[in-house]
Amino acid sequence: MASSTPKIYVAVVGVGLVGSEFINQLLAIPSSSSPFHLISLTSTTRTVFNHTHPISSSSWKSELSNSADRPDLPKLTQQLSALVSPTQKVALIDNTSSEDVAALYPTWLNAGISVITPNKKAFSGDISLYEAIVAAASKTGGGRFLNEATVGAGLPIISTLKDLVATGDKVVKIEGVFSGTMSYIFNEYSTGKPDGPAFSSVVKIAREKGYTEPHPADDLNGADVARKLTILSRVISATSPRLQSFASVETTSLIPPALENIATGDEFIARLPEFDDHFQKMRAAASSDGQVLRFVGVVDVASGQVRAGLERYPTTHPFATSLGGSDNIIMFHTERYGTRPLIVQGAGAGAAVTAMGVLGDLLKLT
Ligand SMILES: NC(=O)C1=CN([C@@H]2O[C@H](COP(=O)(O)OP(=O)(O)OC[C@H]3O[C@@H](n4cnc5c(N)ncnc54)[C@H](OP(=O)(O)O)[C@@H]3O)[C@@H](O)[C@H]2O)C=CC1
Ligand SMILES: N[C@@H](CC=O)C(=O)O
Ligand code: NA
Repeated sequence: MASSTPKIYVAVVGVGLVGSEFINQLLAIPSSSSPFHLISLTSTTRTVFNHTHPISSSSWKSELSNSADRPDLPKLTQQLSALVSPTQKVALIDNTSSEDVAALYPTWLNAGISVITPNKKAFSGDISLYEAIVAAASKTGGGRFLNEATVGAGLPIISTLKDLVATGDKVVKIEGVFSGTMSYIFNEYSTGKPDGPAFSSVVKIAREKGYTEPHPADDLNGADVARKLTILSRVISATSPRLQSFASVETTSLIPPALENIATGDEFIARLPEFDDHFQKMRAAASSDGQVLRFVGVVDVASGQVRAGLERYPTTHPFATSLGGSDNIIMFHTERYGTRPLIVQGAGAGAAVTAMGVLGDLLKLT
């Protein structure tokens, strides 16, 4: 980076698992060579803003927790907008899963502030918000919108699909394992044997490893995969009439009705053991047929079908033999990749690989 080029001002909203790891990865870049100044942090209870004395690696947590200032996103919007100029770039990193924060993206983008996020709500929600974001990000002087980490964490899923579409390839079908949580759960739980660890114990570990959504129900009810499929569908066809929102995805929930409206993730995990027998029966039935259970998603462009659900595969299938940990495996079937699909595989959840995807997007601004 030329020394005369001003450093990019970075503001972070959300300092949870991914947010904290992102900050640590950002601040691990030596300040002498870093193209970024971290000038603001916002949690649900505190905020700091200081563009003259950027936040440093050793102090960020105490600086935030010791701040007397309460979060005020409208004020932050004014502060960041005032810094934007033809020579000064500003980026806001949304590391929350908040719909309220996502609703502010068009405001920030129209002010010339770039928005980078792993938050899936905006690009999978109401088509009006999606279109407002696309319009704001495409106008002259608008900020850039980058969301690679919304699908497959740091895996190059969205960038690969964008390149396929932009170079004129025709997508026929996208299929695979899109949830790191569900991949881990079924890689561990359904191995082809008729028994093994209790379902609830595997879900608990997935949460402890940081794979799940803030509320694990959003993984187990298929909503997280449905959101990802909607995001990909909209890359293929910007305002697909078939996909007004992720709610139109055919989704099979794994959540027993009695657990559908549990308020907190802790309560949900505490009650899940009540249904271990239910899941044991599913595992044993698949095993007796020489099969394993895998939670998969499909975008079938020809039929317009988009669905997320639990499927059975032979123990010899790649989904049974080649996945481990929180692996995602995404298969792009296109005209150019017709006989043999383009496949992207790797960890699809976890703080480090997600934060990498967010920081990788931020580096695209340099
Ligand atoms: N974990 C993973 O592997 C992946 C996660 N993602 C996405 O990354 C995002 C963050 O996930 P993760 O870090 O795991 O979740 P966490 O729950 O650990 O972090 C979310 C943070 O956002 C904070 N927050 C919520 N609303 C606001 C707000 N209005 N202002 C400021 N802070 C707010 C929460 O604060 P509080 O705790 O006080 O509510 C929490 O600290 C989600 O959108 C998730 O879908 C994407 C890919 C992979
Ligand atoms: N909870 C999600 C996080 C990444 O998108 C998953 O398990 O894939
Ligand atoms: Na990705």
